[in-house]
Amino acid sequence: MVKEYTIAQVKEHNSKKDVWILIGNDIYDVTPFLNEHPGGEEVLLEHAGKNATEAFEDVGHSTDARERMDEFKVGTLVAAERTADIPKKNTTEWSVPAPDATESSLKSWIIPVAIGLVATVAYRLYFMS
Ligand code: HEM
Repeated sequence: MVKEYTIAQVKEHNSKKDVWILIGNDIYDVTPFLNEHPGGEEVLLEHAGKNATEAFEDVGHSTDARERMDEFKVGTLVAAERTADIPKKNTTEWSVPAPDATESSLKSWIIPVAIGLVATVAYRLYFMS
């Protein structure tokens, strides 16, 4: 079972020897990671006992970094304090509007047929009269 803590409990772990941070609804004890963090210990200390979700996402941490986080996870927030609205990974989603199938297929044959008709009429008018 994952342990559950309140935001107030996370706040208590805010000294240099005991650093908990909140990312999303998950709580991490990054004390053993301070020296190792490629982004430096400062940024982690700045967020000791606090919610670091936005800062963490702003950096655009790699999937490798996200996998490493599991090592440090000590628990999650109690259900009552969880946020549903967790910023997603820093990735941009692209979408192309789906073309309207009926419209485009209609256009694709009407134009050539119209050109053909005009050409036929013109040909008849000029050369067959
Ligand atoms: C358990 C939590 C964390 C883990 C496991 C972690 C891991 C890492 C790793 C592996 C990198 C190297 C680059 C990459 O792979 O993306 C990195 C870079 C960095 N991290 Fe973290 N990090 C954590 C929390 C945080 C937090 C809370 C902040 C900010 C408040 C932060 C700020 C940074 C910065 C500024 C860099 C440097 C980015 C660069 O030089 O391009 N990290 N982190």
